[in-house]
Amino acid sequence: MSSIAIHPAVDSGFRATDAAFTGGTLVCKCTSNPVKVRIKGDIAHNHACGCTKCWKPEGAVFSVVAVAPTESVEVLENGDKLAVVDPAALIQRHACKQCGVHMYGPVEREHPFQGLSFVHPERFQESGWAKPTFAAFVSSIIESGFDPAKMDAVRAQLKASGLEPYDCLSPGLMDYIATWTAKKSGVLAA
Ligand SMILES: N[C@@H](CCC(=O)N[C@@H](CSCO)C(=O)NCC(=O)O)C(=O)O
Ligand SMILES: [Zn+2]
Ligand SMILES: [Zn+2]
Repeated sequence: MSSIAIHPAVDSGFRATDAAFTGGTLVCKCTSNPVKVRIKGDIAHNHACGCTKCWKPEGAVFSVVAVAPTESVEVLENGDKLAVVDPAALIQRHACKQCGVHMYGPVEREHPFQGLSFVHPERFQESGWAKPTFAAFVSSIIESGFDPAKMDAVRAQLKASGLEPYDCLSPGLMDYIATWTAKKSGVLAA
């Protein structure tokens, strides 16, 4: 029995991953004139994120967030309701001004994630998207007011749900970022 509301998609057990999933349409929470964003293709690096910046559903301590190539992202309907949450941030999170859901967040500046957009797959109207495989920025939930004394319990629950907890990104992604940085500085051959 889960005692901490990690995220509905995690706490209720993952929906089966469909290897044939080829994208779908993200829909915000508005009951009228919802924002619709098409993702043409599968998502990658799906993870739970504890940072303060990612959109979380009501009551959840973590977000569930993945990436897709920005060239695969197309705003279909009601794009006039979108606004960038923090123009200074690396991830340009485009949120619905009415319901608050972050619909897509492209990384446009020079960075290892340039060309990728962060999306919340739970907003797909379709099922079958790849399940989250790790938990990132776990310690950051404290910055949103989570009780620091319960961090052992959070990490234990994440592990029990199959999500290895990390306080930054996964080792694979951190290595990827560091490799990009080393090649850019010339320390490693490009
Ligand atoms: N402690 C901070 C961390 C915020 C943070 O660095 N978030 C990460 C992960 S977001 C999805 O994985 C990040 O890359 N942010 C870049 C950005 O937000 O533009 C906090 O909790 O606020
Ligand atoms: Zn909305
Ligand atoms: Zn985040």
